[in-house]
Amino acid sequence: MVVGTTRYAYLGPEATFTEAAALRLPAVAGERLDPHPTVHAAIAAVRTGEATGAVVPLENSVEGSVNATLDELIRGEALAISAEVLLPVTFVLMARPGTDLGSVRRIVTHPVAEAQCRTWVSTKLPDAVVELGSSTAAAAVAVAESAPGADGHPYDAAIAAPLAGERYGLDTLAHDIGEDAEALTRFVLVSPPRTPTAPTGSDKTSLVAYIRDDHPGALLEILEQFATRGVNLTRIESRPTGNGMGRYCFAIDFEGHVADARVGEAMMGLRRVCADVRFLGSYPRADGVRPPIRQGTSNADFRDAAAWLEQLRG
Ligand SMILES: O=C(O)C(=O)C[C@]1(C(=O)O)C=C[C@@H](O)C=C1
Repeated sequence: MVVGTTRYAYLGPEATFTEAAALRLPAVAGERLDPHPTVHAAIAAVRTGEATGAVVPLENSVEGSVNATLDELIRGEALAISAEVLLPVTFVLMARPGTDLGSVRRIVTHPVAEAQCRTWVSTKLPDAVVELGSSTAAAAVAVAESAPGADGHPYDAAIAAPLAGERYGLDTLAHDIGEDAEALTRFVLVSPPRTPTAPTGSDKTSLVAYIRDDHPGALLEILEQFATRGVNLTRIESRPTGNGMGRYCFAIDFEGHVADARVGEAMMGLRRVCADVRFLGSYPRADGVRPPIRQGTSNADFRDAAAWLEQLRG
C-alpha cells in the first residue's frame, strides 16, 4: 500500500474506533496516520503544525458528547471542523488466550465504552470492576501486555472494537455487549481555521456562542436567532469556558451551510447578541440528509425580502 506524505493525527493506538473512522474519510485515507495517546495530544499536533488535521470522536448516540474534544474546540487557539463521519460501534469483551469468562475480575476500557456496556457487565460479571483508560485500543494493549499473574499488569479483560482483539492477539469472550446494537459515534476531522467547502445541500455547521453577560433569557436570545430563520439545531451543549465558576458557552451544531442565507442571517444575529461567536465550519453531513427548507427561509425568500426593503428605502 502506498502511503501519502500528508500527516493526520488520530486518537490511538492502532485499532481504535477513531482509526476505523479516519480510514473512512476520503481526505485522510491513503495518507500517513499518526496515533496519539489522547484527544489533546492529537489536536496539539494540529496546533503545532506537525499534522494537517486530527480525527477525534465528538459525539456518541448513547453517551452524548466527548468533552475532551469539545473543550479543545471551545478553548485555546481556534480550530475548524472540515468533515464528519458516523461509525457504528460494537463492543467485544476480550482477554488473553486461555482466560475464561468466569475468572474475569478486572476490566479496562474507554469511559464512553464503559457507559455503553455497563448493563452487560453488571448482569454477567457482577463482581468485576471496570477501570478507565485513554481509548478502547489502549485497553486491549494493556491486557495483551500483561503476562498472566505478572505484577503491575492487573487487567483480565478489555472492552474494545473487534479489530483491536485481532490486532493485539486477544480472544473474544463475549460479542456485542453494548446496550444499543445501533450505537453510532460521530467523529470529526479537525484542522486549522480554513475556508469551508462549497455547500452540497446536505451540510452541517458548527459554532460556539459565548454569552455576553449572565442575564435572564441569554440562551433564549441565542435560540431565537435560529428559530426565526428556520434553522434546525442538531445538538446544543453547554460547557464551562474555563474562565471562572458559572461561565458557560454553548457548542451548537445545526443544519445548513454558512453560505445559506438563513444560516448567515442567524449567525449575524448571534454576532449581535453574544460576546463572541467562534465559527467552527460548514461541512457535508455524514448521513446525507437534505433537510426540508421551511417556507419563507430559502435563499430566494431572503433575496426577495432584501430587494423589497431596498425598494422601500428608495
Ligand atoms: O477508544 C476508542 O476506540 C475511540 O475511538 C474513542 C471512543 C470515544 O471516545 O467515543 C470512540 C467510540 C466508542 O464509542 C468509544 C470510545
